[in-house]
Amino acid sequence: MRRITVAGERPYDVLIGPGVQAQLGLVLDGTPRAAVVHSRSLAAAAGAAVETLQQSGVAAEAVVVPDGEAAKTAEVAAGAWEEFGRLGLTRSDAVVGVGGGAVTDLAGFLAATWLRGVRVVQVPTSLLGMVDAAVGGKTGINTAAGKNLVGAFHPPAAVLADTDALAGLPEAEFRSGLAEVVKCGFIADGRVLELLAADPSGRAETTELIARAVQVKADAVGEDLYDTGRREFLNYGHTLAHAIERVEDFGWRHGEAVAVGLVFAAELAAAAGRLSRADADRHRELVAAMGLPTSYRGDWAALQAVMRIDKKARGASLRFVVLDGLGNPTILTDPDQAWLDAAWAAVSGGTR
Ligand SMILES: NC(=O)c1ccc[n+]([C@@H]2O[C@H](COP(=O)([O-])OP(=O)(O)OC[C@H]3O[C@@H](n4cnc5c(N)ncnc54)[C@H](O)[C@@H]3O)[C@@H](O)[C@H]2O)c1
Ligand SMILES: O=C(O)C(=O)C[C@@H](O)[C@H](O)[C@H](O)COP(=O)(O)O
Ligand SMILES: [Zn+2]
Repeated sequence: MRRITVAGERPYDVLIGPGVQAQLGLVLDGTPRAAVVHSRSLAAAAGAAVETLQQSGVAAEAVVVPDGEAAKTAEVAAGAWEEFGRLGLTRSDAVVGVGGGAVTDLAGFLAATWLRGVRVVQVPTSLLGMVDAAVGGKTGINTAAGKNLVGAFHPPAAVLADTDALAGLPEAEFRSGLAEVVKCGFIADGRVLELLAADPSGRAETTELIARAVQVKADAVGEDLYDTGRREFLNYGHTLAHAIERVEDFGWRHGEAVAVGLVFAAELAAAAGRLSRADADRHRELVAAMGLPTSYRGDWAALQAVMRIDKKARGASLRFVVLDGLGNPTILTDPDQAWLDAAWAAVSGGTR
């Protein structure tokens, strides 16, 4: 088992390895009641969580929500708050999120808002949830205007990344999670790039890759929970990615949109003279080798309009995370339109 501690006002552990979900009883020992939020597709894992908690004396009950992005809506949140009221969830109690990143984002948001904040323990079951979504305390839901536009910073009390769960995860979802892993390689950890170049499937060294990605995230959020500095670099590739997700009505996998966004950001940095052609090409080649999309055809004007309500935007300024060389992220404010158009041309040429 690997343990990574995330620093902050209330430090917490991320446990990674087979069987770590069984630690749930220990983590919530002495908690009177817990609401286990999950979708139907994760009923077995959630049922095991409920059972473990009950064996530890926690009155645990399941709260079922829709699967995937359909969970991240104001209507679903309102329904879950009703359930919490029915269960009599108080401030001594806790929420447990069992599922992919969409369900852990929702569960975290519910915990942040119920009674103005109760504890949440995240049990991510997708690779993307393990390496990214369940860690760091960004919680939220989508709105008609865009991705994750309503939410709160609410760090979990613990994260149990049980790698046994990955056995049932569809291959496309696993690949989607790898997009956030390679992102960590580009912004901070060259060893991740080496491991993925050697085995683009990510299957040979999965636990090592998870631990390295979680460490990159822990280093950033431990220093900057509220996304005012270093944490923004975790948004590498996300400005275009979130716009794609929005214009596609959240029908694209997050990691697939991030994959295109990474190639776009590299092309933008190359156009701005910050990243070498070889390093930009390395983005495209590695992402493609991993079986992730490197191109997207869509309405450029519509995408640019949506990018303007990205959370990194300030007033009229568009801000992008770009690399000043591999492993050296920085913010590029209001890039020349010609650079944006060049990056768009570079990603809109092929097929998905
Ligand atoms: N809060 C953050 O910091 C953060 C970071 C990255 C991504 N996110 C968010 O996470 C979401 C994406 O997460 P995701 O990629 O996990 O997608 P997801 O939550 O939509 O899950 C994808 C699919 O995989 C299924 N699934 C999950 N675990 C499974 C398992 N073990 N076996 C079988 N099926 C399983 C789910 O039921 C779902 O159908 C997006 O909403 C994104 O915005 C948040
Ligand atoms: O944790 C962060 O900070 C990130 O930017 C990680 C991203 O991978 C993640 O998709 C996050 O939810 C995006 O945050 P947002 O603030 O741009 O919605
Ligand atoms: Zn992301």
